[in-house]
Amino acid sequence: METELPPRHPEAPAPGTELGPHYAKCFGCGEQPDGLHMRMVAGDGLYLDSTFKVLEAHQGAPGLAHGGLLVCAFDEALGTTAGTFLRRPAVTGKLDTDFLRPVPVDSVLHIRSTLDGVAGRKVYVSADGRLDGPEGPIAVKARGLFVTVKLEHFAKHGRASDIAAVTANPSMLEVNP
Ligand SMILES: CCCCCCCCCCCCCCCC(=O)SCCNC(=O)CCNC(=O)[C@H](O)C(C)(C)COP(=O)(O)OP(=O)(O)OC[C@H]1O[C@@H](n2cnc3c(N)ncnc32)[C@H](O)[C@@H]1OP(=O)(O)O
Repeated sequence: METELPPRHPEAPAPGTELGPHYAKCFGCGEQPDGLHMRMVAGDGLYLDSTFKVLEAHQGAPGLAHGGLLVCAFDEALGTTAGTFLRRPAVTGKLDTDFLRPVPVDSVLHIRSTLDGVAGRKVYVSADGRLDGPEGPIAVKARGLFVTVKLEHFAKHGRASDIAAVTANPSMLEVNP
């Protein structure tokens, strides 16, 4: 199947809009105490600009970010990129990451994530993470394949108590404006 560049969904947030968390309990963008607390702003094309400040709890080696948590930040940025510009939820199928430089605690990773194309339900996305500024050196690069799913995917597979909680309080699922 051929890959196409989709149009920006007409209901995608306007360029410059800061996105709210897609789920209050999300480790990447929600309110988890040791979560990544990522902030994301819609770009004027098919891209998002995100920031992730590396905190004490995110260490893998002394003073350095854990690689798995860096992958988490990219998973979040790439999944949100797919979901925001297509206005459909998409889950990670595959995620490739290149670690080019160590990322110290207290640094801020600036991630630009771009929707590169779609082929049926497959969504191709990629991102660069730069250290301490949008023009800083690239520390991490990632490419992902996400697969769009219906909302039933979450209802079918999610833990029943959490599904019940969001059903009772849909504002927990404040999907990006
Ligand atoms: C309402 C509006 C909202 C708007 C705003 C939303 C914002 C929303 C933000 C969310 C932000 C989340 C950020 C964190 C994102 C996670 O962390 S998601 C959690 C981690 N991922 C998962 O749990 C996924 C687990 N895997 C699965 O559930 C299933 O394997 C999948 C991925 C749904 C695919 O299963 P399926 O539906 O049966 O589809 P299937 O036919 O197998 O695959 C479809 C196509 O994808 C391909 N594919 C699937 N997996 C792979 C793979 N690993 N490698 C290569 N190709 C693959 C297949 O080959 C197939 O290709 P074609 O045949 O069409 O060419």
